[in-house]
Amino acid sequence: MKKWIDISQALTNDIAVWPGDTPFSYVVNWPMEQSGSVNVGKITMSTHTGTHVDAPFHFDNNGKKVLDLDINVYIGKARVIDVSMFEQVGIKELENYQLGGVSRLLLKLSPNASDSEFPRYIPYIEEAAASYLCAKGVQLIGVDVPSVDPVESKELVAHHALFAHGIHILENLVLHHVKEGEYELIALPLALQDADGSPVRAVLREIEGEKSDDR
Ligand SMILES: Nc1ccccc1C(=O)C[C@H](N)C(=O)O
Ligand SMILES: [Zn+2]
Ligand SMILES: [Zn+2]
Repeated sequence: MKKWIDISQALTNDIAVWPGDTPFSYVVNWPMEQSGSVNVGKITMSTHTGTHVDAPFHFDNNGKKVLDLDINVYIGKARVIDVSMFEQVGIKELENYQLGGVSRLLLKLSPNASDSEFPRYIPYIEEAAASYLCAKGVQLIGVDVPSVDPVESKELVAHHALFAHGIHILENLVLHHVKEGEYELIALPLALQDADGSPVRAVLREIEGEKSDDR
């Protein structure tokens, strides 16, 4: 069996955050010299830093919180496709792929995404893609950029449309070392009761013997 590979951004003190959002920081807040026995750290971060899931409460005051999310969505078979040749991903672009029966879809949108620099421009998902993907059976969409909507968007139409169609959102994946194909995915959010989002450790394992390029 193939090995699990990491598709998460490393949470370092210089990781890129959404413009204006809380910088990430990890410090040893209670060092061994003071506690007498152990180092104890303290993390300060936005819930949307690094590889993370969005809960609907992020963009809807009445939306589900992280602890209400179905964990089954974040574990299981996933398809990785390369859509980095497109500036936005809508039905026309998705029609180039065979997505029937795909329940988790990870999109390679940005081949040169960097963990330490917030992108100036990001490709985005079109609103109409939501119903198209829902009809294919997709429950989770993952992207290697900080948002499924354009950075300057206030309406967040793709976020709303995706969740309205039962499609959960995973952002800031690292996929440049991953080729198109069939994988198993684990990307569990923390059990954060009231939260609008949660960091995840996202990992993939290739499923051998499945055709990877069936475009
Ligand atoms: N942190 C922010 C601060 C202000 C405005 C948007 C964001 C976001 O995080 C949006 C992005 N779509 C996200 O879910 O990560
Ligand atoms: Zn987010
Ligand atoms: Zn988002």
